[in-house]
Amino acid sequence: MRYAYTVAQTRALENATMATVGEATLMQRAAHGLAGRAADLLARTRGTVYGSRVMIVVGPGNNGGDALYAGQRLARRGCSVTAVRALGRPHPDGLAALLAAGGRLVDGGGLSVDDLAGVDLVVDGLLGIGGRPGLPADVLALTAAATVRGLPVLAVDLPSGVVSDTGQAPSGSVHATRTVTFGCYKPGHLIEPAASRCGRIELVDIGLDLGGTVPALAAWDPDDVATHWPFPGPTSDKYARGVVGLDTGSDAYPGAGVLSTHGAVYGGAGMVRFLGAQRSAEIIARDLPNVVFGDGRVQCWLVGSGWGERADGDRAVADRVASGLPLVIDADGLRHLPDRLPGTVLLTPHAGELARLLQCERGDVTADPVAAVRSAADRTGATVLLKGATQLVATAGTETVEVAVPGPAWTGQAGSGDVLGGLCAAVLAAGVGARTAAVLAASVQAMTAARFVGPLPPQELARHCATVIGELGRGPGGRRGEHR
Ligand SMILES: NC(=O)C1=CN([C@@H]2O[C@H](COP(=O)(O)OP(=O)(O)OC[C@H]3O[C@@H](n4cnc5c(N)ncnc54)[C@H](O)[C@@H]3O)[C@@H](O)[C@H]2O)[C@@H](O)CC1
Ligand SMILES: Nc1ncnc2c1ncn2[C@@H]1O[C@H](COP(=O)(O)OP(=O)(O)O)[C@@H](O)[C@H]1O
Ligand SMILES: [K+]
Repeated sequence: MRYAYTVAQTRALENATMATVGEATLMQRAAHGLAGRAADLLARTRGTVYGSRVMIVVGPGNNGGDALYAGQRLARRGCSVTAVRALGRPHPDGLAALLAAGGRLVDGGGLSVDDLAGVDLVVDGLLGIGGRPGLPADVLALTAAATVRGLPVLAVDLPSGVVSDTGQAPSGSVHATRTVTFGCYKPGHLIEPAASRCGRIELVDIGLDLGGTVPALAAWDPDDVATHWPFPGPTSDKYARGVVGLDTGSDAYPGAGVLSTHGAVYGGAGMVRFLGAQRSAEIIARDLPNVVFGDGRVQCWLVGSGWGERADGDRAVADRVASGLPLVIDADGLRHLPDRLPGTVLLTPHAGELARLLQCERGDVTADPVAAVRSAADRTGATVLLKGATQLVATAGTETVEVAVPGPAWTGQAGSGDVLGGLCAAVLAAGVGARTAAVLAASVQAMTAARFVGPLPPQELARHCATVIGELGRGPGGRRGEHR
């Protein structure tokens, strides 16, 4: 699990540490870690650190200060270090240290891309957590040219231009090969589109005490998924694995009923009971003979996928809420929400559906998805899974938002959401709480798309989910996860 902290939290944590060790010490720790990672990168790409040419692009704040002090260390190790003044006045003490170690300073204004010739590494020390969107055009041209030439670009703390708290990456943000961050991860490291601008991220310990601060985000990795997945134990029967009841699909959209059923079956439900559209039922009866039809025991409901317009939608949702069972409300079911829901109910909107729920524009959701998903959870009382390139889960009254394991964009296709609804229901039916179930299901779908890369239709990816879950169960985390 990786935890991320907002700019305000990071500054408070840094201030608390600086109160005991002093500001200069913190920056020296950051610079030490940064220089070490830069040297590793040079050793790997060039074979040697000594004699390397390093260009450091610096801005006016402490981010540039980190970069300049790291430059001082690299210069002492025999690198030829040039600092480019790209924005404002560089950190005075950091610059003095670099110059004293034999580095030089040039003005960014007069530079052209030809000045990148012979450079082995570009260090982006323009802006860190104090950055605002909008880099000058000449700075953008220089860093973009470095990326185009295939030069390694090492971002200090964050690729400049990205928004630390929201994960936005305005066009022209730096595209780093690697990012070295200090003390803690920031949301921008974990949320798309900024996350993809970071390259590999390395965390340098600068002695922050994270203990008393509730993180803004908790990002899961595959081992966490293996640890929490509800694998059946030796004596599990179908009811221990759980019965999923589905009211999904419509005569207009029968496929959604079929796909959500695939999600529940291949997500590991002990029994799947389909009570949705007749046209869906006919296909399911042919393709999935293990599915049952007609009333009977249910341990978790999934409603809404592929409903389209449904005159009795309010009643259909209200009845399932009244059952008190775990419940997933997807897609068109989200048009029929009561004012208040319990946290055991899981809503699975994409950005457009969440915008409708919050009565705002889709752009408002994508501009700050963490705030949007939190707000939806607080307003409805339910647990909310926001789908998209980054899948976020929020529960009312809980500050930390969970981030599912990411996967490739191949998942972004019609029908994937229906499968995901079924996966969520399968995990809920096994007795896992809504928040954890949502992260597990979203992660497994993404991990499956990563393991079977390509334009596979959602029903095929659903089948492969079973393979990925099986593989998770064989790993060390999986054995720990055996639950009954
Ligand atoms: N505070 C600390 O104790 C530590 C800070 N560290 C480093 O310091 C960074 C934060 O330092 P700062 O708070 O100085 O912030 P930054 O270094 O990110 O830069 C802030 C400065 O840039 C200007 N600026 C922001 N966006 C701009 C834009 N688009 N165009 C032009 N100018 C812009 C601001 O007006 C301000 O002067 C971290 O990201 C990290 O790299 C590390 O040294 C660790 C310790
Ligand atoms: N860029 C992306 N990268 C990875 N996964 C994505 C991306 N875009 C969408 N997804 C995932 O694809 C699925 C699409 O769901 P949804 O939009 O509800 O589709 P539908 O309703 O047509 O089934 C969700 O699981 C979502 O998280
Ligand atoms: K930076």
